[in-house]
Amino acid sequence: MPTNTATSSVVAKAKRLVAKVGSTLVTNEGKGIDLAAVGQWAAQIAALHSQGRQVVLVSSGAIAEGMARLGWARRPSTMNELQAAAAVGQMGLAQAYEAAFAKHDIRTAQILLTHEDLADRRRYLNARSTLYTLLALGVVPIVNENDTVVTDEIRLGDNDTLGALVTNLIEADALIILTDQRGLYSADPRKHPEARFIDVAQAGDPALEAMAGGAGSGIGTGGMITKVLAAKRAANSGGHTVIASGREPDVLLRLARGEAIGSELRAALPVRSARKRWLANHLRLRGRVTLDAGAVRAITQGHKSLLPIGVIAVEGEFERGDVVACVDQHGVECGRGLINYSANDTRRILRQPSSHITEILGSMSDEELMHRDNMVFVRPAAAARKADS
Ligand SMILES: Nc1ncnc2c1ncn2[C@@H]1O[C@H](COP(=O)(O)OP(=O)(O)O)[C@@H](O)[C@H]1O
Ligand SMILES: N[C@@H](CCC(=O)OP(=O)(O)O)C(=O)O
Repeated sequence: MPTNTATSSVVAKAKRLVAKVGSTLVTNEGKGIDLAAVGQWAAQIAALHSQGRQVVLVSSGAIAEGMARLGWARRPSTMNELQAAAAVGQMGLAQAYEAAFAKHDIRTAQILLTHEDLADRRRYLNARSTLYTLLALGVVPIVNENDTVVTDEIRLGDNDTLGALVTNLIEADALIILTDQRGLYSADPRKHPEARFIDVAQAGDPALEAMAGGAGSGIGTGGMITKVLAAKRAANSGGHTVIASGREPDVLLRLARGEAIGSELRAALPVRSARKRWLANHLRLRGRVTLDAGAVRAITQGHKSLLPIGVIAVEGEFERGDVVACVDQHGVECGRGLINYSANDTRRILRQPSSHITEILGSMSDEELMHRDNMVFVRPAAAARKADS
């Protein structure tokens, strides 16, 4: 069995793991589900289970497998055809994983998620409890995006992002992204064979995004950039990411033994509470409020609640409880949070002291527009600098 001498504790110490396998690997570059590979991942995950670790598998490949089953040589361009292919292919994925894990006496569960499931706090909490329950039962959840119900505007589109969101959701210690390359290189190795291999880096380092700029294999959708961004997102909950080759024999087991394989993108950020992480991870916001310079300073430097008096403009249509961005007068986001008033009511009370809310609206639910406990502050230094200028 291959080994190398370099060691790493990132996966070795992990009790809860998310492993993500891309379309290229799962479907053997689009030829159809690679049953041998699926069998090897199942055997490795079974071994990790026996070590007392919990594993969630995020698997792509529904569209590629659907295309293979339908005899389509070219990826369709319409959303309906992609959704039809995903619906056909997801059956193949479910069958393959169920059969492979059954050989190790392990049950699997299919979890199909959409962005909306993770954006709505109640649905997010439901998804989290279901996953925790499955893990406690010793089941391996197999996650994919619910491609058949999502539209272009709201689909995540790549499962690297989904893998990171699941890592945050269940507070996994590590996210292992298996792909068709050894890991991250300083440039796309398909076009630049001289590119340098990156063995360790800090998740969120902007230099990595420049390295990973190119598109993917043509079968997968994300390429390397979505993997690098996924590592940055996973780091929000303290999750370390390893990007490694899924063709490396026993890759999951060797990582768990402490072998340094692939590119390790380490989390270094201070870990936020689960609620604040959920806010920070929101991909699409319902609207935004523009703050005057004093309000920007109050929220970014003083970490104060946002009061209506500091708001000078409102964009979008939102309801009480929606997640809304706070921007400065240059349009730079300086925070976001759960808003206590609808867009219409916010328009009526902006620039007003909170003591006038009852008179204007007929009643007052809260004196703050956003409470500091329900806010996260984005790029405080940059936002505050601009507010001062
Ligand atoms: N800096 C880079 N390092 C490694 N691979 C890169 C880089 N930039 C782009 N790529 C491309 O990203 C591809 C992997 O992404 P993708 O095809 O979406 O895989 P998956 O289906 O596993 O998600 C690689 O085959 C490679 O061509
Ligand atoms: N949900 C899609 C996955 C999208 C996709 O191609 O992702 P990836 O291969 O991880 O870049 C599917 O199952 O086909």
